[in-house]
Formats: sequence, C-alpha cells, structure tokens
Amino acid sequence: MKKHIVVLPGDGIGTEVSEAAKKVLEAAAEEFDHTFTFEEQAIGGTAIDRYGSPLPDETVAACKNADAVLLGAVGGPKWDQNPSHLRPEKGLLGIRKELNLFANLRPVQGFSNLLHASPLKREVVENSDLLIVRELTGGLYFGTPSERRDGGNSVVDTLAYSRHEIERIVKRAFEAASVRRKHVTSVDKANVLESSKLWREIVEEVSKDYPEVTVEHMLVDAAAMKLITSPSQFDVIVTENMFGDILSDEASVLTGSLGMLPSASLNDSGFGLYEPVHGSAPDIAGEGKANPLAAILSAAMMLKHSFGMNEEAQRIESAVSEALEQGYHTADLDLPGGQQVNTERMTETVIDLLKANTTTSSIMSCYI
Ligand SMILES: NC(=O)C1=CN([C@@H]2O[C@H](COP(=O)(O)OP(=O)(O)OC[C@H]3O[C@@H](n4cnc5c(N)ncnc54)[C@H](O)[C@@H]3O)[C@@H](O)[C@H]2O)C=CC1
Ligand SMILES: CC(C)CC(=O)C(=O)O
Ligand SMILES: [Mg+2]
Repeated sequence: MKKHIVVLPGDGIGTEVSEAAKKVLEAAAEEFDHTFTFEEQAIGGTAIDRYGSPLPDETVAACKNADAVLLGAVGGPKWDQNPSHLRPEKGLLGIRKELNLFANLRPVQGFSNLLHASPLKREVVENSDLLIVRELTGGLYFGTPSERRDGGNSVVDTLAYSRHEIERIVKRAFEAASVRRKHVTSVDKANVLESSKLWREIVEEVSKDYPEVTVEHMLVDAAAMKLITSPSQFDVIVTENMFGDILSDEASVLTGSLGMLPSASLNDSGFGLYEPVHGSAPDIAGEGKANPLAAILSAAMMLKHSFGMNEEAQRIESAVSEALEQGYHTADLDLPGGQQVNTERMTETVIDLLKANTTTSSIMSCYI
C-alpha cells in the first residue's frame, strides 16, 4: 500500500520523538512491503521563527493532502512568554480545528513490566486499561470571547458547546465502549456548569442507542481522585476538552511516565493526526533523554486507525512491549535493574525487535 504521511516535528523533544516514530514507520513499511512517503512541515515555535506564523498555510494544505499526519509537540519558553495571539499552541489548536479532529482517543494501559515503574501501588495499577475520549475542537479552549478586558484587569474565557458537538463525541465513546468492556464514564462538572448539564442530558439520550453499554456520570474532581485510586473501574471516559487534557496527563502516572501515552485525533471520515500526549519537554530537549515510545505507539495507532494495518500496528506494539520486557527504558522510567538508554538506542531496539519478530499479539487491548 502507498501512503503519504505529513510529519510536523514542532519544537523541543517533538523533533526527537517524531523522528523516532518516523524511523519505526519506515521499518514497518519495509517489513510489510508498503511504500510510505514522508513530507516535513513546520508548526509551533519553529514555524514562528521561520515563517512568522505558528501554523503556515502551506502546513495546513499539506496536511489536507496527506493520508495521515504525525506530530511531535509544540511550544517552549522562547515562545510561551510572548502573550500575543501567535502563541505556538494556536498552531496546534489551529490544525486540530482546520482538520475537524474532534475525537481525541488517549488509551492508557500499563505494560506488565512497567507496573512497578508507577509511583502508585502495584495492586492499584494492575488491571488498569482505559480509554479517554476527549472532545478536541470545542469547549473551553475554543470558546469566544477569550480576552483581557478593562485594560488587562479582568479576563474572560468561554466554555461553549453545541448539541451536535457533544453528540458526536459521546457517540464515539459509546462505540468504543461497545467493543471494549462496555462501560462509559461521562466526566463533567454538572453541579456547577450549564454546559455539563447539557452534556449529561445528551449522554443519557445517546446511551439509549447502546443498551449493552452501562453508563455513569462522574464529577471531574472525584474522577481525578478515582483515576489514581481505583483506575480499574474505568473502561471508556468521555469528557470535555480541558477536563480530558488534564485527566490524561494524570492518567499517565498509571503507565509510569507521560512519555508512554499515545493519541489519535480523528475527524468524521477516519482521517487522523497522531501525536504523543506529552508536550515539548524543554527541560530535557536536545539531550537524547526523551522517551520515544508515546510517539512510536501513536504511529501504531495511525497504522490501525487511518490505514487499517492492524497486523503492522500490532508488530510495533509487540516490539515496544518486548523492548520493555528486556529491560530497555529511557530515564523517565524508573526500572531498577533494567538498561537505561537514550532516545536513539530505544528506537533502534524497537526497530530491531520489530524486524526480528514475525509473530504478533495484540498488546494494547485498549485500542479500538
Ligand atoms: N501536544 C503538544 O504539543 C503539547 C505542548 N505542550 C507545550 O509543551 C511545553 C512544555 O510543557 P510542560 O508543561 O513542561 O509539559 P511536557 O509534557 O512537555 O513535560 C512535562 C514533564 O514530563 C516530561 N516529559 C514529557 N514527555 C516526555 C518524554 N517523552 N520523555 C521523557 N520525559 C517526558 C518533561 O521532561 C517534563 O518534566 C509548553 O510550551 C506547553 O505549552 C504541552 C502539552 C502538549
Ligand atoms: C495546547 C494544549 C491544549 C495541548 C495539550 O496539552 C494537549 O493537547 O494535551
Ligand atoms: Mg495536555
């Protein structure tokens, strides 16, 4: 199969982990006789420096012509301090909106030999396997007005949703749950927010079409607590943009590191942008310390979701699992007795195992 992939490395460790994921995709293409072509485009702070915009028109056009997009991460102190509308996050939010990527799937599953890499107790972490379905193109990050007022002395942000926007993400969550453990937890703040009240009503309505799926509503503050005290009670979590952003970073603690969580951002027709959940990590950028596995697992999600290449995706997941099983890990993972390696070596290990193993098993059961 021939596929054209646009790569948006972005800033900081985004460049390092996207390069790692690209190399793994190249290895998978070679193994399975596919032709993947790659086109690099600018986004984020790097794009501001080069082109004066965090999201150049050329980048948007290239993404629209691609079969899928692989993104590293954007941002860093150099650009974050600039309070103008050219904040690099606009680039990221902009591409999500431009491509209508409303459904952000963030699977959270601990690899067995990472159970003790989490600071949480083993009995809490084991058997946790959940999928956060985060609404990605509405809610608090996109509402207008969002501005300073009174000469900078007051401020407003807006949390707005239409029925349509809520319905389509809630349906995605129920569809995911119906092929998983058939339970949806809808997370909101309905004791305070009007938007959450409508969200709850719609969840109740949509749930009628999925009688095999059980549904519960949970307030976001309690959900934040339960996520790290009894994570195994969750199957699919569906929630508003900012709630999902925060809860997914929290959930990464279950896996031992933020550097382990992949994501897929999908539109209605299956087109997707794939990126690790983490940011550009300026504190370790350029040092070869970045964990490439979140980006590599995001590439596996691309193969599965955008290209229907399930076996290829599973070969990548198996190689990741085996690399960890053999004790290889980057510095972010606390694995006593294992072998600590840099980004490049971790990537090479995954590629070697991908090529060596011709059998596959589905490791990431939480993927849909
Ligand atoms: N999707 C994106 O492009 C995102 C961008 N950002 C941006 O990234 C910049 C830094 O934000 P932070 O709040 O520091 O969040 P961050 O996710 O970049 O880093 C948080 C912590 O996790 C560590 N970390 C993250 N990914 C890692 C990896 N793959 N391997 C090893 N350690 C890893 C970092 O070293 C840091 O200590 C900001 O400009 C922020 O706006 C933040 C989140 C997502
Ligand atoms: C610009 C932010 C919303 C990026 C982020 O933290 C995320 O998508 O997880
Ligand atoms: Mg985030």
